[in-house]
Amino acid sequence: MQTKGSPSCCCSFEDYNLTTEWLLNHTSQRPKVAVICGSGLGLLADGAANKQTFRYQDIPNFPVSTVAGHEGCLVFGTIEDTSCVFMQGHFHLYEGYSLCQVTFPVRIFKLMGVETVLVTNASGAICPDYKVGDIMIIKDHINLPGFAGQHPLFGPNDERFGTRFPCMSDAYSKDLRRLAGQVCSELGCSGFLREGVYCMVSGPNFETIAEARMLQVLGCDSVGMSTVPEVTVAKHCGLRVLGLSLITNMVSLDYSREEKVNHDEVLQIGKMRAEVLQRVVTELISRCSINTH
Ligand SMILES: O=P(O)(O)O[C@H]1O[C@H](CO)[C@@H](O)[C@H]1O
Ligand SMILES: Nc1nc2[nH]cnc2c(=O)[nH]1
Repeated sequence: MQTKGSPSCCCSFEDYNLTTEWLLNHTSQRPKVAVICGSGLGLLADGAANKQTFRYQDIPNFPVSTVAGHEGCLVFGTIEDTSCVFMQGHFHLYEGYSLCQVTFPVRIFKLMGVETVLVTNASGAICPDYKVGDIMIIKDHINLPGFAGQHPLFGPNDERFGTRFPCMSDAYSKDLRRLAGQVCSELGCSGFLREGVYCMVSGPNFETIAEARMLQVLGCDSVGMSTVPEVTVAKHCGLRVLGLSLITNMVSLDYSREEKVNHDEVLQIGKMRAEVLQRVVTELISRCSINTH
């Protein structure tokens, strides 16, 4: 595999196969659902039984996590009868990884037989009606780095994964969004449930006020530094996707606002909502293969 920073795909089909074979040889789990845990949300794996954990550094070709709140472990387990895999920590462009490396695990999941990916993240609210602690079902996204040529599908297209020009107008499964709404309301989360548009920026700095205002004009409800590459690659290879974003802070849209966002605050809100999010994710997994397709 090539090193960090490559503008187009730096992983060959053989790289993906080698990692997939290694995992299939080291676990008897055959996951159908993958959960990608965002900043401070690694506890989502706690709802699984029969857990088997691998550190990213021990998995061939796997990138390693370099950001606080990302444990860097791949956890296999079961929820009711569903075999799943949890990524405790995902990868970001701002860490210096290429988007091919950022999305590497998604194609591994595809090759392992996963059908559904549940992506979670922490994001800042652009929509002024939102509140810290809200859970936003991602309805759609804006791929800002993609507009600037930072796209995970840049380079020769590998037809074994998907088509050259994938459709993205239905990236987030309508059925899964409906199910997530139902589950959240059954679990008493309706009061802090939202549905909106997530925008990815490259980071690592948080937004200036002028940038935040621009994102608001563009129709973004929240902003973060992840998720869109994984969702794009998942959709490209035919996986069903659900995205849940935890609103960890209000993005400043006003020069008179004194509060300053920082990563510790982001992680703290993650902890505050971890338990409820874990119940939502566990319930969703136990129902998603039965109720939707
Ligand atoms: O998207 P995740 O990784 O959940 O985390 C978000 O929070 C971090 C900044 O606090 C950034 O990594 C941003 O993307
Ligand atoms: N870009 C960005 N990412 C975040 N992740 C969590 N909060 C924020 C935010 O306000 N901006």
